[in-house]
Amino acid sequence: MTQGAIWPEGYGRRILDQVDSTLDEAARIAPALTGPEWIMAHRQLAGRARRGRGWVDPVGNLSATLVLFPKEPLTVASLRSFVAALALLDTCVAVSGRSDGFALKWPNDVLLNGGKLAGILLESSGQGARLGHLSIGIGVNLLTTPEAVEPGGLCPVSLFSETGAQIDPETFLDYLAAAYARREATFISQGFEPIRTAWLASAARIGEVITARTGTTQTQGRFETVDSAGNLVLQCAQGRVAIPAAEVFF
Ligand SMILES: O=C(O)CCCC[C@@H]1SC[C@@H]2NC(=O)N[C@@H]21
Repeated sequence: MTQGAIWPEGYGRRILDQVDSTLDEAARIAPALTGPEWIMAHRQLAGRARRGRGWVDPVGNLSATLVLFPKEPLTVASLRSFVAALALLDTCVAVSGRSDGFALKWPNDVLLNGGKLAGILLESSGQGARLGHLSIGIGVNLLTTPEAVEPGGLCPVSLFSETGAQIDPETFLDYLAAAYARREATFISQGFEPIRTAWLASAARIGEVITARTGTTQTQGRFETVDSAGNLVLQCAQGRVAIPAAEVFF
């Protein structure tokens, strides 16, 4: 760690001992909030991951949710999953003091030495394009590597196991909140393009053949890019395919 983190102005901070899920807590308190709020819990009893899976987060790992009230429609606001992934990457580099080994996996996992270090889950309220709140749920294996491995998925790793860096969740959150606020300011002032460019610079397996699975459909192709809408773009036998949502397998 090279320098301390200053909590960003305008963002609230709540630290809970225990909760069902910080995403559930976010949904409960959002109607009473007047601005962005970070919620962190030392223990989640019912943490969840993408595609209906559970998220196991032993004490010492980070479980946090950022609640935002974006003005944009959901399709644009959701691009903040890339903003959050970049902020996570910035934070991991800052607290571990090393930049090698980290990579971003579409849509928004952070990898370290080829294993899964962190995941992001977006949830929102509102009707149609009108967004109420947007929750960005973030789980990072700081200390402990959970045993659960998704079928065909990457092995989980922890920051401690891979780098020896020991950082408590509250301190990590301070760095993450500062990093997020910096990336959010870029997103607000310049749009998605600089975020997309920065994300691609750290993308895992770009140019390689990967598989995207959506329900029963499976698409294999060369990972060409992420487009301006955040879609995964694969060059397949049948041509260029833009995929809005899927689980990616290497
Ligand atoms: O990799 C994934 O599928 C996303 C995992 C997201 C886990 C975090 S932990 C904090 C927040 N609360 C939850 O219940 N889930 C997210």
